[in-house]
Amino acid sequence: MTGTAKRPPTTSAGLPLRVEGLGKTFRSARGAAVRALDGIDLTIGAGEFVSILGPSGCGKSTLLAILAGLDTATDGTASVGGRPVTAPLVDAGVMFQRDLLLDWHTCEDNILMQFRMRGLATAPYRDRARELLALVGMEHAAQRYPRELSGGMRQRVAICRALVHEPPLLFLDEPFGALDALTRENLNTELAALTAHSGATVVFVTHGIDEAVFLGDRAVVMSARPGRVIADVAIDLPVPRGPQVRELPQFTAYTARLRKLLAHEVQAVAVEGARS
Ligand SMILES: Nc1ncnc2c1ncn2[C@@H]1O[C@H](COP(=O)(O)OP(=O)(O)OP(=O)(O)O)[C@@H](O)[C@H]1O
Repeated sequence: MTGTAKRPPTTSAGLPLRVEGLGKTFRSARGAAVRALDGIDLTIGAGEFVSILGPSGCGKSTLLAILAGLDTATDGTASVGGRPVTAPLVDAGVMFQRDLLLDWHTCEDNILMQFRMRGLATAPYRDRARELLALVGMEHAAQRYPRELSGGMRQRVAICRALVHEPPLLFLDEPFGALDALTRENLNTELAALTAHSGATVVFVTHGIDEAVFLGDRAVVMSARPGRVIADVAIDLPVPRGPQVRELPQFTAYTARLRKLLAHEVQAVAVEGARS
């Protein structure tokens, strides 16, 4: 079931990820146990792009947080490059639905924050920041402030910030969830090109079936809470992926298959909600 990475040669090596028997139980404010994840087994190869789909509340963000070392598992293990994840992975790139750009810094300085945070001089990386901005059509925005930009433009800057330090791992949690459909498709194309070039291993949480297929080497589908892996689908579509990929019959076949799997789980959430 597991696919192999079909990306072109890369400039830097991604790191493999492995999750075994992973589970997570939260305590609710009232003290009740909330089982968010259960028995997750997942192996992600170096340089693979894996999309994670699942109904709301099934534990996708929790899984991502554990992989990134921002939260801990209740049971099981997560490892990166063969080493257990025990602390936040400082070299990883992360991106969320909220772009978290700092409004009092220019776009270029927001991107260079990756180096400032690590106590490094920013001057040697200015060219790289500008190159990345140019790659996403934002060279004109280097000296502008995030508050002057649209949501799509801000997310383009956030992509540059996530990639500028050439991270071996990229964790993306619904980064385009708040954008209109066309902007989202354009950003998908740009992200596909950037991540193929960077060689990073990518874990991409999304509710968007189309973008999960468009971007992923694999699409992993999770069950309703507690989240388990119910399908792991290799996406065998040509690379590099451009907009024409969406016109292929195989693209439609993958999205239809995933929609069916998800519809079943979303219904399970609705039934559970009606009972409680
Ligand atoms: N800190 C916490 N304390 C208690 N429960 C939590 C906590 N964080 C998450 N949960 C619960 O764990 C479950 C999984 O949450 P999570 O945010 O990982 O789901 P998700 O699949 O990312 O959801 P969505 O798609 O809506 O963003 C949910 O039921 C959520 O309410």
